[in-house]
Amino acid sequence: MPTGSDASDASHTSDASVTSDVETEGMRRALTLAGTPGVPLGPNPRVGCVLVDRAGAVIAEGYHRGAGTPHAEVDALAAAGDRARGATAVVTLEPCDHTGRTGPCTQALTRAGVQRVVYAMADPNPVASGGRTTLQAAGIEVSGGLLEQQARELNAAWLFGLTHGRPFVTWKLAASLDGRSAAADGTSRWISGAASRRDAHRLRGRVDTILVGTETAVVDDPALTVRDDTGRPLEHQPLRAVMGERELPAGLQLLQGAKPALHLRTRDPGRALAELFDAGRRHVLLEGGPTLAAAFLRAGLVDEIVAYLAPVLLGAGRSAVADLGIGAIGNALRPEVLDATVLAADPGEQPDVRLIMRPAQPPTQPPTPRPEDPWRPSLR
Ligand SMILES: NC(=O)C1=CN([C@@H]2O[C@H](COP(=O)(O)OP(=O)(O)OC[C@H]3O[C@@H](n4cnc5c(N)ncnc54)[C@H](OP(=O)(O)O)[C@@H]3O)[C@@H](O)[C@H]2O)C=CC1
Ligand SMILES: Nc1c(N[C@@H]2O[C@H](COP(=O)(O)O)[C@@H](O)[C@H]2O)[nH]c(=O)[nH]c1=O
Repeated sequence: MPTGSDASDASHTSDASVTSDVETEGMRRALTLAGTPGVPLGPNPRVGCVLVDRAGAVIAEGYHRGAGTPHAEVDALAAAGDRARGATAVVTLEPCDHTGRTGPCTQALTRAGVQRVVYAMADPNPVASGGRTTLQAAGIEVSGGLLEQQARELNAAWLFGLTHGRPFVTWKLAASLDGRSAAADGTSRWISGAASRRDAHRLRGRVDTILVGTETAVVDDPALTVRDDTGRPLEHQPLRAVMGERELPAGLQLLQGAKPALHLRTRDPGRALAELFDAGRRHVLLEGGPTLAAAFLRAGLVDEIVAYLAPVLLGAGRSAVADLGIGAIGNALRPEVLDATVLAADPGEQPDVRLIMRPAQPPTQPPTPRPEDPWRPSLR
């Protein structure tokens, strides 16, 4: 049966038009599996897989749990055992065709007797691509492009890394109404309200690295952990990183615990990102301070800005961003606003405004639609 209208984002690939409602449902489930919370982010894409039998019943499910663990297809095949024979594998990424830490998924699918493979997005990674051709050569029916856009959004940071060879950078800041990030004495906790800070923790939960400058590390002594709404740290934590050349005092919170922060002893944003990329990092949350943020902006290495603007006046203190070398209003940076939300305030507090922005694109490029999920990095 042809797909229903809400699979329309697959319509641009001709072979997706023959997928069934069962497969579309299976793909939705595979996308959910791929996005299972707690899967450590890093150098690998998020992938989910659902095996369905000829009658349309789900046989088994699987998903990838990060570098070094079985791929989603292999995970699902292991759960299915012999029942995989004759099945359709619905998978969010074109099955890989290379021997990495695990064998090629194309071989695993062929060996298991899978008859049909439906995938969402082609694998753009030159090392792993070619799965479609290999599967077809083995006599397996293959269809690609089903719910492709959702799969791309799920792996936006990974895709960005493949194209740009560096992690995606989100700069997050909390600023007062008069554009300040700290009071005159350097104190800054808190400018934004409790609702904004909970929101910021959800943002932290979507990245694989949180980065601050050495001055913030010393002045604030931050924890830089992802905490739930009750303040409890989550099980899986992003890497914490501090950037700057000075020695850090040993007593800092960031240097305690089983996984102390990585100290990037450089002032060069490009070099810091290269080191993080080599370490498998794909999405960096730059949490300031104003000096480090300015360095990244000047280097053109900020891809997204999340600003919490609070109805607070300081009148003095650190500007939200240090000098950008802009001398005249005509040269101002004017990021494009993707989302503006008034965050409902907790009792006794005033609401903040959250702006999600990205640096302006050259006028020749068409605007990218606003992402359904505001925390997914938008592809450029
Ligand atoms: N409201 C908010 O959202 C936030 C507020 N804050 C507040 O900001 C203040 C600290 O901010 P700020 O003083 O700007 O410090 P930063 O945290 O930006 O750290 C600045 C230091 O980083 C190092 N560094 C690394 N790369 C560069 C570079 N390319 N250029 C210059 N320096 C670099 C330098 O130290 P080194 O000598 O080690 O190389 C520099 O002194 C605090 O008061 C803090 O409370 C901080 C974060 C967020
Ligand atoms: N002042 C300020 C923020 N500051 C950022 O949060 C860090 C503290 O993190 P943690 O110790 O984990 O709670 C601090 O070092 C700085 O990077 N964040 C906000 O959402 N709102 C605020 O008003």
